[in-house]
Amino acid sequence: MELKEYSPRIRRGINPTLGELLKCVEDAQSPDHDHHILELGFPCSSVPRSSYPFVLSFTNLTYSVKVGRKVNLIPSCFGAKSTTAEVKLGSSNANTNTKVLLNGISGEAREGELMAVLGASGSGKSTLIDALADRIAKESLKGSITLNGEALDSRLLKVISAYVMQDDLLFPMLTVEETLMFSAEFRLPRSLSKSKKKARVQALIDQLGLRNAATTVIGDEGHRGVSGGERRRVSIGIDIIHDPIVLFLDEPTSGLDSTSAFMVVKVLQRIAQSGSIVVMSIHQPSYRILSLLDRLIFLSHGQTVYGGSPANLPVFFREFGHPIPETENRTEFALDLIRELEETPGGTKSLVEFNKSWQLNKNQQRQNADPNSLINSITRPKLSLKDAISASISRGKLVSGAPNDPSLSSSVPTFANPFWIEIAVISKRSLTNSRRMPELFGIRLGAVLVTGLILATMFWKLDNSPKGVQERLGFFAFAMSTTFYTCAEAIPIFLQERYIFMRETAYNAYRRSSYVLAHSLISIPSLLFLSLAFAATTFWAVGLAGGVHGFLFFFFTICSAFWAGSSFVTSFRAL
Ligand SMILES: Nc1ncnc2c1ncn2[C@@H]1O[C@H](COP(=O)(O)OP(=O)(O)OP(=O)(O)O)[C@@H](O)[C@H]1O
Repeated sequence: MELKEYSPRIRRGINPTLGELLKCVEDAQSPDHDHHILELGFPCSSVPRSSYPFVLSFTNLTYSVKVGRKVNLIPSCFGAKSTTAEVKLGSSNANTNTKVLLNGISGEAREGELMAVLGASGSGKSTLIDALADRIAKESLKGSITLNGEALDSRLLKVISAYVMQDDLLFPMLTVEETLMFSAEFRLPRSLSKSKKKARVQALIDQLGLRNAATTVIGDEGHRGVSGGERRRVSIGIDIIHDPIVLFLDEPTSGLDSTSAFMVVKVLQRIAQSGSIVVMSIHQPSYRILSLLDRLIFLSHGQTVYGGSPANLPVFFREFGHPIPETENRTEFALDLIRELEETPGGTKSLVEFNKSWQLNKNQQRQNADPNSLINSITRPKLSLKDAISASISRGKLVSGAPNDPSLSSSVPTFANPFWIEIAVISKRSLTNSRRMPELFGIRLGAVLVTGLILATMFWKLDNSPKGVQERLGFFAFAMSTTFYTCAEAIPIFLQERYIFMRETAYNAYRRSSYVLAHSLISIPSLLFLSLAFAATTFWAVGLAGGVHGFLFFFFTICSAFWAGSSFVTSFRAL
């Protein structure tokens, strides 16, 4: 397929933008063939697959946080001990200590490979994943993170990557297929037709091995639904609907039995092999899972104690003087040894030092064995990150927004769809979910009707005397606060939806005031109905419904009370 058919810029020989490329991908992807090679007609099209694989490198990552010093009520002369876990790094502020969460971590993750971060609880696995995914404050993170040797712009990373959280925040009454379809409508650009979105969802269902569960509801405590492993794969599916180039996952196998965990990692391997970099943290992988991993980083108190392939683990520990017994699981042995060393007075310092010298040695050996590799890496023409991304898109990756600016990073849109499309998709999903849980809605409706009637009995048959007018004002104040507290009952659901929403609109979306407002809107359909039901009941019972003005006044009072309440809660939580 000729790209020039689509873009006048390309016809003029100008490098295509991400948007133009995406348009080509969109037009070229047939519903039944989601990933195929396009003839782009510009230099990067001649790049064979994996000739220039993506390489995510991180060097000397150091991250520390300031923690308040504990107020010690017992003076040291009475035997009070200072805390040893917190490392004091000469902080200028006498009231704060600095806790080092990552200490000089370096490594490399490659396209087509699965990289796993291992370590005991609290060793810094999630912190490392967060640092790589640009989810922690840049000012406090030292070191460099590059993709194909180029520093990564935050916005670009957001578009080409995905982050899968540990918790599955899904709507219980939607089926697997519907959940992924809503994600497609939300995350894929409007310019992509519905049939292509459906095709992407179907391809994803197959990729995730969810064909048999496609029409099953997600479920929750009260409704039977998909299994834990399937649930986790749906969570992954939501985040990879746009087929990201880099995928970060925080403990994707936690809480799963070994078979489900293996299936999840197998799916991740498939995703990596489709041309993505996959970086995840994992607790004690089984022997079978270990066989799927390509690179490991073991952490202990934020420091690297091993970095390399699983195959090199036995040699590493043998040379360190602690050979792994044949019958033992390698990672279990390594993690147990690290824990034992952590409990010794010297800690894991010896292992950290040994790892550093071992890595140097390995690099030296590699260079001696193949001196040409260094020369090749210097003399071989390198593909810029922009071209590498373009080539990846041409292979069908990254179904995302369509910008128009020539410069790639500045043209990357933060959000695939405009604000109002997102609101429409989320409201539709929210209503579908509520419709399938009528009992819950019925109970809440009953509760507001009864509350309305009880309130009305206190203001029964008001007259038109000054006292009656005063009582009416009291009634409105009372009704407003009752409405607010009735709405407060829905706050847990409201907040949960907000977290799902946050994830879907990328990590920092909640900082945008419009999104705070937008979220207030999302919960409105059901709550507004409840408020109106409450208003109608009290009106009818009190006998105030005499005039249209009275009704409108009451209606707007109720709406603004609800609006103020929900916006306040959202804004407060977003701080
Ligand atoms: N903002 C913070 N302030 C102080 N300490 C923090 C902060 N964030 C994380 N920590 C600490 O940093 C350490 C590493 O946390 P992290 O969540 O990365 O560990 P982890 O290896 O992922 O643990 P787990 O496997 O239990 O999830 C922990 O001791 C944690 O308490």
